[in-house]
Amino acid sequence: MEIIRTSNYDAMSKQACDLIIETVQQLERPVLGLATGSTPEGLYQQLMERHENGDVSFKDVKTFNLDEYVGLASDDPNSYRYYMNNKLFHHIDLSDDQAFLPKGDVSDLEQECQDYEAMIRKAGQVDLQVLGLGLNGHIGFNEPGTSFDSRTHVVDLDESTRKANARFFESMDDVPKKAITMGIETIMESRKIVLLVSGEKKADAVRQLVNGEVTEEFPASVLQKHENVVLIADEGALSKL
Ligand SMILES: N[C@@H]1[C@@H](O)[C@H](O)[C@@H](COP(=O)(O)O)O[C@@H]1O
Repeated sequence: MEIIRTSNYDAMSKQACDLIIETVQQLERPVLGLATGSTPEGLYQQLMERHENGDVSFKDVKTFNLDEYVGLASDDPNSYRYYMNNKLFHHIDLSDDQAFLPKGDVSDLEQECQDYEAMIRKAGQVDLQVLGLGLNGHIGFNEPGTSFDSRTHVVDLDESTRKANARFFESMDDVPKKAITMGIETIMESRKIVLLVSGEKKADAVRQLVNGEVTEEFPASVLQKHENVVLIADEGALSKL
């Protein structure tokens, strides 16, 4: 695992932005895997700015997000579709039919999981996947105990994850209990993975990710087995290595 140490959050976001632009410019039909949460917000801001400056076009890009809450419609301000539209998609030259997220408000969730897998395959797999890191080691919404063989699936969210994400909702009761997420095996099929981590509160998780045992009890540890992972993290996140 390559580790890029940055002085702060903005520098982390800039490094990630440069990597994504490089990928988009190198490939004919780039497929990006994208993440939500607070961590990639700076990256999306930088991508928007670079697009505005004419440095990058997304016209041949396809994107697949990692996950979506079950039960939230795409126009719900807490859905990940809304987040992506608002923070990136609607500010760049990427139309809705180039940008995919699992749909959390369909009646047949199992079918949706299979369809999502099929769409990723049809697009030719993810070239570069952006990941954030949950405090408990989750990637996407793959909570501790998820099989490393998992494909896109419906998950019950950990109480700790619901609490960590409650800041975006009016009350804890409003935080969904389920989500659809790409599985660990799905994520591991990406050709390159860029993991972004910022802040001291993730330092223990980063230590476990880099130096700990590879175990399903800490999902992100599986990344030690991927041949092309770049961890871009700031001083705080790397403070316990
Ligand atoms: N499902 C998302 C993940 O994709 C994200 O990477 C993680 C960390 O979030 P944050 O970046 O806000 O710390 O938790 C969320 O629950």
